[in-house]
Amino acid sequence: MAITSSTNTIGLLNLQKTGKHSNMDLPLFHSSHLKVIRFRRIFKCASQVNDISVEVVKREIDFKDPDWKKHFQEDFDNRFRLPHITDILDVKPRPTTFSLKSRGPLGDGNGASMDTWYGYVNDDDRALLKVIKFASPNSAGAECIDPDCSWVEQWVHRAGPRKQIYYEPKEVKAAIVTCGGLCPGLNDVIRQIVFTLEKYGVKNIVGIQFGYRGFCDENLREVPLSHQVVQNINLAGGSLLGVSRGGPSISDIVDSIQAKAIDMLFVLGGNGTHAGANAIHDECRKRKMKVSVVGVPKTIDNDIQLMDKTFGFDTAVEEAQRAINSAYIEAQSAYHGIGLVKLMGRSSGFIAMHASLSSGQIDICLIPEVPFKLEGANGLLQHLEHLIKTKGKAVVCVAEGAGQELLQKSVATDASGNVVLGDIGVHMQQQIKRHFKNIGVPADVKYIDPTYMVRACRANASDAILCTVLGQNAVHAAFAGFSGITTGICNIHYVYLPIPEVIRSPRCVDPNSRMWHRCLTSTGQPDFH
Ligand SMILES: Nc1ncnc2c1ncn2[C@@H]1O[C@H](COP(=O)(O)OP(=O)(O)OP(=O)(O)O)[C@@H](O)[C@H]1O
Ligand SMILES: O=P(O)(O)OC[C@H]1O[C@](O)(CO)[C@@H](O)[C@@H]1O
Ligand SMILES: [Mg+2]
Repeated sequence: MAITSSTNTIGLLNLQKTGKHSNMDLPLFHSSHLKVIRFRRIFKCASQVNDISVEVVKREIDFKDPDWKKHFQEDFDNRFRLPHITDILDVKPRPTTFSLKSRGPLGDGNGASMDTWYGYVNDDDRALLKVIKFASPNSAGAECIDPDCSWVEQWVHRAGPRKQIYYEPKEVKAAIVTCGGLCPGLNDVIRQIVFTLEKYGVKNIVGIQFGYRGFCDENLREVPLSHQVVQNINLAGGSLLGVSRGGPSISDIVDSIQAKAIDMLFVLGGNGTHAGANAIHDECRKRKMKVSVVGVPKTIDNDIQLMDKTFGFDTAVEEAQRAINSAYIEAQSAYHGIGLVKLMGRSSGFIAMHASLSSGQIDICLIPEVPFKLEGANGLLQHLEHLIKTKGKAVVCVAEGAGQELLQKSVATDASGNVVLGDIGVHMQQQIKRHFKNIGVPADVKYIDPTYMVRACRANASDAILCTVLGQNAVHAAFAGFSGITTGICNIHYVYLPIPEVIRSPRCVDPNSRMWHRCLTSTGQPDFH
């Protein structure tokens, strides 16, 4: 399945020169006149992504124009404008029923009035998206718009409760669906969505079972949700509602939304799920349905654009420590021990990089964004030989999407269209064993694959807080009348973003970033090419 949507955009200059995705965001300085190019691109952050593609209108910037910054900002504001149900329907707002000062809905004479509670977010409140002023395009990780790397303010919409809402809570039917793979914190988000909906006064809340599949499978009934049902679900990992990949067509899903009379749909999932959510939003608009579709990004891979992090990532990194520590102990205790750990990360190496950094026990960290070779001079096997000779042991951490070019290319896809990756962990284990055998040096290789253990667990404290805020903000967004948007954290502020902006491509580790450099400093590994 592919989703296509149109937005106005001006690309950023990303001077990343390393890695195989260097053709992603090419420099845009152009002294030619303002010109609009319409193009379609299939994003390839790393080697294996499914077929999410977004059609963007890319405007080249004439930096000789004294007003180029103004034009850039106008375009930026258009891109990040939040779609609203009043774009297509004539709906009048009403005072909110959400207040922390009153026991009941505002205006029922039971508590404070809106005038005395300053807990609302103004629609014109903004958070700053980019906070570093890079002095030069050659600064580590620099993202520049123009050749001088000028700083241009880029503002996005602040998340939170609004004074005016666009739904009558007593009449609302809200639904929650969780799609894709598991992620620590799914239950925390479900729980907070239910709590917050009830705080507004919503009584009719249901869960859709097993992802998008639950919309159209007669055997999968809606699950009634309430404070009582969700009270303790955060104590366990997984999803109360179940997850799945693949599923019905967008039009069938929207038929089902119509038949079930759902007014608000909360969609928890990764980039694929968000592509689906955006397509559902588009279809609802086409049919002039008053439905708010709001996403909450879920992925341990942390591969959603623009956000500081996604929920589940911290927990996955923490959980990965246990596997790394075991690999270290095994390597340390064996004669010429080599511990090898494979972690998730289909397109992005964030889990591997952060787990390596935090453990401090890793000698080699391999991520999809940085190609490596095994054989020959400067190859990884040669470096392992060196580590065994000098330290007597080595610990390697590899992301599942790393080194895919070393494996036989797979044409198989999962139910959602994601390419089924080759097993780089098993391949490396075999190659390392073969190599040491060939050179006549004993090596005791211990391979650990904790893949599902790092994501089937309960959220840690920091993720639990993130889930709480995101779940609450998702409900505030729906009541505020937004649709086709998602919630996130940017520079430690909570924001709403239009879905196409966050799924244009998977977010990747920048091999020119300070974080990757820190990781290299910590492991001490050389380049393997
Ligand atoms: N381009 C798309 N358009 C519409 N729906 C999509 C698209 N890609 C995926 N989906 C649907 O979204 C759901 C989840 O997609 P996917 O399996 O890719 O997981 P994900 O949301 O990316 O999460 P994860 O991080 O676990 O991979 C599936 O039901 C799939 O059919
Ligand atoms: O085995 P499953 O359930 O398809 O999930 C595996 C995928 O889930 C992720 O963690 C998130 O997309 C990927 O890193 C990984 O490829
Ligand atoms: Mg995905």
